[in-house]
Amino acid sequence: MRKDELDTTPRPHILVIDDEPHLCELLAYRLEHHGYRVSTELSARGGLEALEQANIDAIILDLRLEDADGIEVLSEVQKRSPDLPVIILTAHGTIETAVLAIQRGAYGFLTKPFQDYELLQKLAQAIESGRLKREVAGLRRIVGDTSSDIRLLGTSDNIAAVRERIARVAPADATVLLLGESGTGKELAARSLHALSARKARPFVAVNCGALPAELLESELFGHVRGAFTGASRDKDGLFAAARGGTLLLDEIGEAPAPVQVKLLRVLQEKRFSKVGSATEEDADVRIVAATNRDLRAEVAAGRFREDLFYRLHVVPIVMPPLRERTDDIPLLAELFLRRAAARYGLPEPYLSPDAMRVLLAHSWPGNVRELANVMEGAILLCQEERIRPQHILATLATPARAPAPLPGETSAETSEEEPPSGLANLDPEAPLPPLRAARDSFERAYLVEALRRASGNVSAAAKLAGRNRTDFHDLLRKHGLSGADFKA
Ligand SMILES: Nc1ncnc2c1ncn2[C@@H]1O[C@H](COP(=O)(O)OP(=O)(O)OP(=O)(O)O)[C@@H](O)[C@H]1O
Repeated sequence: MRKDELDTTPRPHILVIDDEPHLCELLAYRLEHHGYRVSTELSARGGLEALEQANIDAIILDLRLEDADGIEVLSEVQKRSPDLPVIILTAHGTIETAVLAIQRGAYGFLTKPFQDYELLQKLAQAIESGRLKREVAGLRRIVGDTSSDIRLLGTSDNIAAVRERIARVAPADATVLLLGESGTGKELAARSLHALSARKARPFVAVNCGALPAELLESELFGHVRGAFTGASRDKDGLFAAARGGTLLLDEIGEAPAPVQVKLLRVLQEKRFSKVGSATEEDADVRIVAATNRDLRAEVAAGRFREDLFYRLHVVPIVMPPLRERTDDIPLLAELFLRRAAARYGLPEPYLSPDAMRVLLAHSWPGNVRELANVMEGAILLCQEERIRPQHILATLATPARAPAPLPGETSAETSEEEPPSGLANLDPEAPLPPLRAARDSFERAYLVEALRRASGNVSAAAKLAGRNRTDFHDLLRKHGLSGADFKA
């Protein structure tokens, strides 16, 4: 196992399991160049041992190993670390095995030879997905009752109007199109629709239409019959069958490949579908909910999205308001996420100082409710005292806060009671330490924010300040969901 014991920089740790030494070397070289920490193992046994010893963020696994079947290794990894994302490496002509791996829970696959950008993109997505899975799993454990997970919380008129619309359309079987920026709660809205419908006892299934190439997505959605393509050795049901009687969320519908758009149009028109490679039609007894953060009309105008499919989906559109348009909800949501994060980490629940609340209210929340949840989690880890101050918030904010306004009924004297925000993590030597990885991530993010702020959003200048090349710096920004544009003027 290659180890880099002296390295303490906050880099995601990738484990590569592949029996080709040359490929291992190459992957390690490429990934390290892009800021990852890499361990390589040539055997399944070594890989599983490495998993026990190190804190791994993602695995790149070749399905053909000398000492084991890759699918078995995948199962073993999942038994040990169910939320750890695994990217499968396949050779041409083994797509069936890759599909099987994805059905068994692999995050995605890459066909050799692959381009650097494909690998880097997939890896960044896989790491983020692992993080979210852990977050969701944490929430489930705490909340226990999943019904309270699916409520769209908030008292603002905007969110109340969305809840009312959902309640009104849920009992009907009409197709619903959820529109809104990332993190505004589209998936949560889809779950609410399902829970309030007559289909609630049946499955709710979500699929990301932008994550798979067309053929694989088709097979995922509709299933396939034996012999439908090379390696299809038996019949397989798809997600339309899995969601039978329930609700199917077609997430990121704006990114669905053109051939899949054609097939979906047919299902919406005829309520019937057939498996890939089969002429036999089956009933599509599912309620379709689609979601996108893209401007679908613009996608239609640009010729990237079928107009006829757009109209079929646009039966009941529901627009999820961005958080900056419902700031009334910020205090309630902030408290909720603080409570959940405190419970997840077994920490006492701090309260939000008025100045910290002012910072929350002044922020523009480009990442919406998801960003607020992440910021509250970061703040609680940095805080280590009984109240959350502005610097705990500022250190975890992805984009700079605007100048905070006084809270209603407060005098400006109360503002001066707080220390000036430092913008960087400030660890108290007396308090218990947060987990290293969380502290590193928070610091890295705060550092990037500060660099972008000083460079007024000019990425090249910020990269220079940070002593990194532009590509690496871009990767870091992507990892933290940051954009130079948010820091301009
Ligand atoms: N009104 C709300 N009340 C409570 N939690 C919310 C609310 N809105 C969003 N969330 C939480 O915020 C996070 C992001 O929500 P969700 O995944 O539904 O957003 P999305 O719009 O589907 O995002 P994306 O477009 O990136 O997929 C989730 O953890 C969700 O539970």
